[in-house]
Amino acid sequence: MEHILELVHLKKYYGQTKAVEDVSFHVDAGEVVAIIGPSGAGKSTVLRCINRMIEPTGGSILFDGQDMAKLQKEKELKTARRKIGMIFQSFNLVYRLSVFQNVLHGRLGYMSAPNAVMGRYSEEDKHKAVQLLNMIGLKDMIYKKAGELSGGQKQRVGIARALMQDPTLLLCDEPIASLDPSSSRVIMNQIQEMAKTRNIACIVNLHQVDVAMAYADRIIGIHQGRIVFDDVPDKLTASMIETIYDAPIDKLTIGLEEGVALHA
Ligand SMILES: Nc1ncnc2c1ncn2[C@@H]1O[C@H](COP(=O)(O)OP(=O)(O)OP(=O)(O)O)[C@@H](O)[C@H]1O
Repeated sequence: MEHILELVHLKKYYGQTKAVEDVSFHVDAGEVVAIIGPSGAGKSTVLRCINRMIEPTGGSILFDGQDMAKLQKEKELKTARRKIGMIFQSFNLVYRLSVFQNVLHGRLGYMSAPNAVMGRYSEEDKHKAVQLLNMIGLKDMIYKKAGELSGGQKQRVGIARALMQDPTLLLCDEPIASLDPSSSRVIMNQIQEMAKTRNIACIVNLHQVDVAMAYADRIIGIHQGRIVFDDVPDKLTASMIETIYDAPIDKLTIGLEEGVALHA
């Protein structure tokens, strides 16, 4: 089976700083892959190189039959990015606009420049936005300003906006870092369900090892820009966690809850 995404020897240097060094992995349809690692390990850089929010220094990003790293023209990049949804830690909504308008923004990549500027969405898009808001339980808030929502609700709008793109790949950059444990579970459940029911490949950067173990099909551990672990959650041992985080396990805060179950 062809992978939805395949990174081959991805590199990103900032001057002398080797943020990402020789990262290769793949993600399949319907698979949830969590990337874990300490602060500064390179998780965000890997994720943002995939859709070229950050320009990679080297390597290939094979997605949808082409190498994203090689796309030069803005139009080609825009077309490729349509199928890549993104969910951010800080939600990245337009707070003065309604929930509905924020969700509709997911269609901008499919629209002509004049229609996008004028906000001329098709009836089909509007219908789809309502359906998605219904699905994520926010239909009653459709005309509320996005800035008036709770953190968990904002992130649900972020998910609906990403789904408006009909993505085959979803990049989630620390989607629960600003949320309490209960909202975090709601969001991770939705991401997992979306991957499974819509067959979307999801990459999720996480700080919480217990969340990665609970929700991911596969975990990738990054240390100083290099992959040191890529396997199923059951294979993630306590000693491997110490390697990834370069610290003794009792000194690490690695979960939403106390008493995280780890494999010795
Ligand atoms: N714009 C930049 N200019 C210079 N160095 C950068 C830049 N962005 C990131 N870096 C460096 O690249 C490395 C990887 O950063 P990155 O943000 O990808 O890590 P991370 O694992 O996502 O960290 P966190 O969990 O804190 O978000 C770090 O050493 C960081 O200081």
